[in-house]
Amino acid sequence: MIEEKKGAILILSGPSGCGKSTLLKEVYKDISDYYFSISTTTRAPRTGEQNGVDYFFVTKEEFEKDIKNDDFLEYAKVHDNYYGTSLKPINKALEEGKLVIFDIDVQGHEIVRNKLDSIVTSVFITTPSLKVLEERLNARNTDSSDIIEKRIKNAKGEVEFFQDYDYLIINDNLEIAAKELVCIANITRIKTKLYEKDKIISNWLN
Ligand SMILES: Nc1ncnc2c1ncn2[C@@H]1O[C@H](COP(=O)(O)OP(=O)(O)OP(=O)(O)O)[C@@H](O)[C@H]1O
Ligand SMILES: Nc1nc2c(ncn2[C@@H]2O[C@H](COP(=O)(O)O)[C@@H](O)[C@H]2O)c(=O)[nH]1
Repeated sequence: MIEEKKGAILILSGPSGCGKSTLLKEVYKDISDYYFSISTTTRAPRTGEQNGVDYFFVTKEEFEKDIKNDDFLEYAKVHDNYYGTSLKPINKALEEGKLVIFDIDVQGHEIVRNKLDSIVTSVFITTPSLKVLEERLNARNTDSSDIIEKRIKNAKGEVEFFQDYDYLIINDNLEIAAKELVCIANITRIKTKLYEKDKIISNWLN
């Protein structure tokens, strides 16, 4: 178990195309003092994606070297590519008291929840239906039909994991879903007061 930190963790998971990145962009307008965990991946960048902003894009060899060096807090194979979270920046952000936001899959959620001793809140995001998910993936127009097919197939398995999460957001109306996520982010931050419970009790008694 890694030592307890002052910050808190907010994990977002959900099938590809449910709107995690879109929702986060909305939420960032209304929260502060957060740190988004930029993952490392062997997936090829989509048009418009920037190295070091959306992901750190690396080769399979580079990723495997990071695994050997024990650099990852967690990593997983998702839709045939490797994705991983580097531990160092997460520890730094937690020490600084930040709300650390992860966009990771259901395997990563399980690991982070059990490995870090910080306050963790998890949110599963989905669409109102599989049909809507398929429409969004097609409309996004960033992936080939083979890749979309694979992601739809995997979504059917991923959705069953929503019960392992603290909250479920059905991203139908973007504005409503973003408001729900802002509430959850705020509650997660408020929970960090619990780190100080000994200090609070002793101040209260004196
Ligand atoms: N509430 C919404 N209503 C309609 N369209 C939406 C909504 N939320 C997101 N979208 C659209 O759905 C598509 C997928 O969204 P986004 O890329 O944010 O999904 P994602 O969950 O981050 O996907 P991935 O895991 O593949 O990165 C985008 O084209 C986005 O504009
Ligand atoms: N376990 C991890 N999963 C991750 C990480 N970074 C992203 N992801 C998840 O992968 C899929 C696909 O993402 P995409 O950008 O290719 O559409 C999605 O579910 C992400 O949440 C990670 O570091 N670890």
